[in-house]
Amino acid sequence: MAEMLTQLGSVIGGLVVAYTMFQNYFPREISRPIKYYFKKLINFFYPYIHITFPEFQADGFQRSLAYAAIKRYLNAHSTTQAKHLQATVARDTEAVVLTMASNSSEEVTDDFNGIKLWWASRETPPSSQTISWGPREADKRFFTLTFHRKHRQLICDHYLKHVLEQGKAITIKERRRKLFTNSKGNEGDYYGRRRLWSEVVFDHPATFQTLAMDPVKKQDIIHDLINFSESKDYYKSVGKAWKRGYLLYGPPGTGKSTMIAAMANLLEYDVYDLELTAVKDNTELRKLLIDTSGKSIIVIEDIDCSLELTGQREKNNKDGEEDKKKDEEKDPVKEKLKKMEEKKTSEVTLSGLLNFIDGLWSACGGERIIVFTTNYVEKLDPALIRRGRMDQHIELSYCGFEAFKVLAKNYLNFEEHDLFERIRRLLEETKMTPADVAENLMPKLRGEDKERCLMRLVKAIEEAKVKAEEEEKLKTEKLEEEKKKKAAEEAEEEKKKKEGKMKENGDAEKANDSTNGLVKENGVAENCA
Ligand SMILES: Nc1ncnc2c1ncn2[C@@H]1O[C@H](COP(=O)(O)OP(=O)(O)OP(=O)(O)O)[C@@H](O)[C@H]1O
Ligand SMILES: [Mg+2]
Repeated sequence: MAEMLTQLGSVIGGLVVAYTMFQNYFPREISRPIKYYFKKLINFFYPYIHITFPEFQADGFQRSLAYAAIKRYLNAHSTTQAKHLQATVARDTEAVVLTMASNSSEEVTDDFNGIKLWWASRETPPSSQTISWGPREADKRFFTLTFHRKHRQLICDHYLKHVLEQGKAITIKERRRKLFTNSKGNEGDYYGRRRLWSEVVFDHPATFQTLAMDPVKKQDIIHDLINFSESKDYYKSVGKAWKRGYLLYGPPGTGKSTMIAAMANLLEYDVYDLELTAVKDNTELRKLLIDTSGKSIIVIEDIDCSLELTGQREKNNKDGEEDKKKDEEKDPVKEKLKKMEEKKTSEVTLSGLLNFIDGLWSACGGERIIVFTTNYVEKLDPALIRRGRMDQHIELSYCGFEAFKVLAKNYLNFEEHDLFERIRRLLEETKMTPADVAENLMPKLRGEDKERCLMRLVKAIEEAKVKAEEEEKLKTEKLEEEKKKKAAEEAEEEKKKKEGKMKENGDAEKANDSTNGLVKENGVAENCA
């Protein structure tokens, strides 16, 4: 062994001496081409291929998506294989991410269809003290992939695609979902670029399980959503953009916003809450659309009060509107809508919005759900909600018995109770929103008796019933009164008309009489003559 080491040492020593002599005694003009061809010769026999994936793209500012995806993909392998690991908390998750440490001469092996590959994480050492606006030299990290050249085709065509897809899927699974919103005065970021969307972590607890509505209808919606999210190839095969529109309509407090949160939680999508009144014009609307990511729900709440989308019809109905005004003043919801309408300054047009949902731009990104909510579906332009734009029209209505059972289970953990039958009958006769039912079921004090909560609900529905009956009675009385008033007015008018006619007739008769008298007088005079 010692002899072998001595021999190896002398061989290496000989090579170093030979290389120094080569450097010193061969002129540069000769040594350069020799080196070049020597490298080529080595490359010719060297059987491996290396691919590098730098952390930053060529511009030096933007992080490479491939690097991020590979990092996530390698996590699983590195935690089991590598001995030097780096722990970081990813920006959009709370989880600790373990990656193999850069420059640790550590390699992680991977297996793809029986082919062995090696991944390593490297770092470029800082070459000199330079001032750079980009990332520091030492921060220039990259991954290298090494594999045998005979597998080149398979690796380039399939393995890399597989790694990127897996990495992206892990990123999506691990990320914290976001709730984005646009606003008028969005300030620029650090580099002065204006950000179209501002975001917060989306943490809404609503799920379809806690959503109170008819169970059959609920299952249909869940199936529809899941089917959509798994139909990428189907949409491609039928030549349709991978998006779906849902119109949620119904009175306030029936769970429209809650359902959007449940949708986002079911599909693990981000939510983009689009405030249309803050969008300057159609161009900005398009920019906002392009700036959304895939796997997202774009929401426009209260679409009927967001824009002058009903302008044409409203103008035609102007006369009828005067009559409605008095009722609206008393209705707080309508007052709210009126105030919102007054604030409208957006130049977004109906055609701009139609293009947003269904135009050429709507196809970029893919896997998007667009949701409109409204309290007044009849106010919307039919073009806006036709199938293809809003594929599913879902009505969320007053609380039925099935919906109540879900709320009773959620809030009180009651599946059965003696009072249920009474509540069923009361709910059939009374209109009460799930929001009101939920509010009554919720214990007001810590540890409040559940029976008491249920009784409170019964009382509330009974009161609502009495109130509704009284209102109905008042309404009928008012209608009767108005009818009577109208009849009296009509009778008065008729009377006036008749009197007018009679007066006219009387005057005419008088005039006739006087002309007849004159004729008579003239006749007498003539006869005398
Ligand atoms: N169907 C429902 N299932 C469970 N909870 C509901 C349901 N509807 C309403 N709620 C409760 O009532 C509250 C208000 O509901 P939500 O905001 O979803 O109503 P909405 O239909 O969006 O009303 P609006 O038209 O005024 O926007 C929610 O916080 C939720 O707790
Ligand atoms: Mg809402």
